[in-house]
Amino acid sequence: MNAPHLLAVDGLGKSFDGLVANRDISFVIHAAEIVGLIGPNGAGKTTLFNCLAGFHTPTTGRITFEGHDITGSTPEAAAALGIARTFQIVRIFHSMTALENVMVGAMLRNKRVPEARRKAEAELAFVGLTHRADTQASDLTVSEQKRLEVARALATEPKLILLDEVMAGLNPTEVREASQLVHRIHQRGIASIIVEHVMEGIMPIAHRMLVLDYGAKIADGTPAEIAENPAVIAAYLGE
Ligand SMILES: Nc1ncnc2c1ncn2[C@@H]1O[C@H](COP(=O)(O)OP(=O)(O)OP(=O)(O)O)[C@@H](O)[C@H]1O
Repeated sequence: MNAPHLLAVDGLGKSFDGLVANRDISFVIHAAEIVGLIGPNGAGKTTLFNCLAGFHTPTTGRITFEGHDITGSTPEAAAALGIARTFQIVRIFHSMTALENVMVGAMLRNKRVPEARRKAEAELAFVGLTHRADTQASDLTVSEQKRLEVARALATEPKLILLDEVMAGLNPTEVREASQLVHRIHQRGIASIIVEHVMEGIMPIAHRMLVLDYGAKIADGTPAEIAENPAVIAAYLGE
C-alpha cells in the first residue's frame, strides 16, 4: 500500500520497574489496513495497545497519528483524534442496556441524546445486535458483549480501532462472523490492529501481520510471509 500512513510508531519501549514489556518497536499503519498483532503469551501485545491508546506512557520512542505526536497522551485525547479500542476482558457498563452502552461512545462526538441514540442504533445494527438494544448488558452472551464493545468503539467514529482478542472463546461460526465484521470495518475505511490468538480468524483477513516476542518486533509481513518466517516459527515452538 502506498497511501500515506495513519499511525507511525518509532522506537517504542515500555518498562515496568525494570521489566521490559515493549522494546524498540517501530511500524506504520495505513488507512483502512487490517493488521494482525500476534506473539506468544507475555510478548507485549496488550502493553503496546495500552501505549497506542493512551493508557500507558511509553518509556522511550514516539507515536504519531495523522502527523500529531500522541506519545503519552490520555485515552480521551487518543479517542478524540480517532483511536478506539476494545479490551481483552470486556469493559462494558453491565447495569446499562446495550443501546445505552453504545450511546456512551457516541457522546464523544455529539452530546445531544437524540443524535447519540441514532448513532448507537446504527452501530448496534452494524454489529447485528439490534434485537438486543434494550437488553441489560450483563444479560448478553460473551460473543454479544464483544460485539457490543466493538459497536461502542465504532460509535466514537475512529480512524483506527484496536481489537483485543475479540475472537477468543467464540465458536467456529462466531469466529467467522467476527472475521466478516472486521472486513466490514475495513470497508468503512477504518484501520484495525487486531491482537488475536485465534489464527484461523485473523490469518485469512489480515493484510499484514506484526509479530512480537519478548517485547520486540520480530516480523512484519503478509500472513503467508510470517507463517514461513523461521524467527516466528521458533518463537511459537519455544512457547
Ligand atoms: N501494568 C503492568 N505492570 C507490570 N508488568 C506488566 C504490566 N502490564 C504488563 N506487564 C508485563 O509485561 C509483559 C507483557 O505483557 P502483555 O500483557 O503486554 O503481553 P501480551 O502479549 O498481551 O500477553 P497475552 O497474550 O498473555 O495477553 C508481561 O511480562 C507482563 O507481566
